[in-house]
Amino acid sequence: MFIIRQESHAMQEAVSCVEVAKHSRIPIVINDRVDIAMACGADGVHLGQSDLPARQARMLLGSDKIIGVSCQTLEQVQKAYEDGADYVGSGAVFPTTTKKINSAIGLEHLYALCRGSPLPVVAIGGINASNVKEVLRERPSTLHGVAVISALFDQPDVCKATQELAEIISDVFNS
Ligand SMILES: Cc1ncc(COP(=O)(O)OP(=O)(O)O)c(N)n1
Ligand SMILES: Cc1nc(C(=O)O)sc1CCOP(=O)(O)O
Repeated sequence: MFIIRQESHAMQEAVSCVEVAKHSRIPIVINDRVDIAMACGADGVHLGQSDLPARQARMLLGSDKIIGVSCQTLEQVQKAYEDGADYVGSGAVFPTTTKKINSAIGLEHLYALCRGSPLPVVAIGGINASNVKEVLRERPSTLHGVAVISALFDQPDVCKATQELAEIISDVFNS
């Protein structure tokens, strides 16, 4: 799944991504903006704690669209579940320079969230090819995957970095 985070030219970017993705089976989710997700026919939306609540997003988007919510506590996870979210994004697991964060939650906190979560959890923040095995070392059944930015887009060859990371992850899930 791709999450489109572009703030400027958001609509233009989103329409192009949705168009390209029609020819693949990769869902396109828009960060924060339910209006843009609806207007461009994206597969869903990812919402932070200060964005539109998932309950309202669900009413607007209907039952078929994907809704993810960023959560750092079990209370937030429970609310996201009750509001009709499909998954939660939890982080930042490790320090990251991609986004300003207060502090990293660390692996033990991530696993505790996963253990208490009725929803699939996607770990985010500071995850890359050298630490992804460590993130997936314990695999509570709700830990469904990782989300990355710099691990791919700060690399000289994005395709190669994507293939390498995907290989490491599928090795872990198939082991
Ligand atoms: C999988 C996943 N998790 C967390 C985020 C961050 O979204 P958000 O909390 O909305 O933070 P900002 O978008 O305001 O930086 C995400 N996009 N995806
Ligand atoms: C977009 C985002 N959200 C986070 C959160 O904690 O909710 S951390 C983060 C940045 C992820 O980038 P990288 O893979 O380069 O660390």
